[in-house]
Amino acid sequence: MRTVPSSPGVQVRVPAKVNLELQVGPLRDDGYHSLATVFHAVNLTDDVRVTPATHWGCVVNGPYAAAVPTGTDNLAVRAVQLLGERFGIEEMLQIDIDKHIPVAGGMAGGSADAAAALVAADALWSLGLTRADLMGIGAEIGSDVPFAITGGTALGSGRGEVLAPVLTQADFHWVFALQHEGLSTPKVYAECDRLRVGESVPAPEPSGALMSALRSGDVDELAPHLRNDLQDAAISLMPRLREVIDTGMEAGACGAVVCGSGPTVAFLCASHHLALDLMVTLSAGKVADDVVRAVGPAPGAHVVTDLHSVGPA
Ligand SMILES: C[C@@](CO)(OP(=O)(O)O)[C@H](O)COP(=O)(O)OP(=O)(O)OC[C@H]1O[C@@H](n2ccc(N)nc2=O)[C@H](O)[C@@H]1O
Ligand SMILES: Nc1ncnc2c1ncn2[C@@H]1O[C@H](COP(=O)(O)OP(=O)(O)O)[C@@H](O)[C@H]1O
Repeated sequence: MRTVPSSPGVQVRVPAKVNLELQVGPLRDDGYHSLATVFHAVNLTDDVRVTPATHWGCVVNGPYAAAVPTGTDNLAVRAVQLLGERFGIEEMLQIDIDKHIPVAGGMAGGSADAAAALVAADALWSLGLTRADLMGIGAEIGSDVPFAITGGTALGSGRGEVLAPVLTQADFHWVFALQHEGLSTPKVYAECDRLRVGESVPAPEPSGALMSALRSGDVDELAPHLRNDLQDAAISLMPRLREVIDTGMEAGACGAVVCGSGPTVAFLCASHHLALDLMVTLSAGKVADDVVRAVGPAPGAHVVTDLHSVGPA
């Protein structure tokens, strides 16, 4: 059940993501890795509401609330404070987050909340910014924030913040095997570097075969092209992920890939019914702390109610 309070304000819904492909290139001078990635948004969502207030506040509800900071280290708070500073707005906001995206799970939940907060504050403050403007500000908060604004399926380059849409024909059915314990994104990148030390790392190039599978919408064509260069690093830091992947594949998933920096594992399924069967098998196998189902592609951050504009004529 969604628990965001019904106070005046703007509420935005925002999706989680899985990287269908994550090619990690060399470490750049600025501490980031150059990427070629295919982001895919799924309908596992957080809701973020911003409301005018007399002081800054952040309240997080939902199953993952306990793991989320509520001060200025919350990415949604940082994002709207940055937006306010940029446009000289002094109004303070209450930010209510209904958190359903796993925390530190590789599904970009924090980035999603930052994206949602930017879209909501833009509407509340009637700034009229374009999506490109918001994505530019979002990229200052984190590399994954721009994609949470666009949603759908998109090719990411640079450090992940430069996006181009990718055509997809079908809805894809996913099952996600979640772990209570998270993995830190910088630690997983560092482990990837450690595992590749001494190797020459080529510039990342998106895979034509993956693009063509997405265009065709054929699940069986897509499955063998799921790829994540951070997967070995995530497994190295959390070895039980290997068993999670093996269990899901033996239970009939078409394909499996660790989400971003992990530890969530995404399983691609041939149908809604096979996704339900896989959920049952994974839950019974006790290899994951929780199992959820979702469909992609899903839309990016969008306003779901705008009570700000409702009032006496
Ligand atoms: C791995 C990915 C794949 O989409 O997602 P998550 O698993 O975190 O969701 C992303 O690259 C995470 O993006 P995001 O979580 O926004 O990371 P940022 O805040 O920009 O960066 C956090 C840290 O991750 C490392 N980093 C991030 C992006 C990148 N291209 N190269 C990096 O090396 C750097 O150490 C950086 O200081
Ligand atoms: N709104 C938020 N939701 C989740 N995590 C947040 C948020 N704001 C800040 N964080 C911090 O960001 C870290 C990474 O969170 P998250 O984006 O969920 O993970 P990932 O990068 O693996 O996708 C968390 O451990 C948490 O401390």
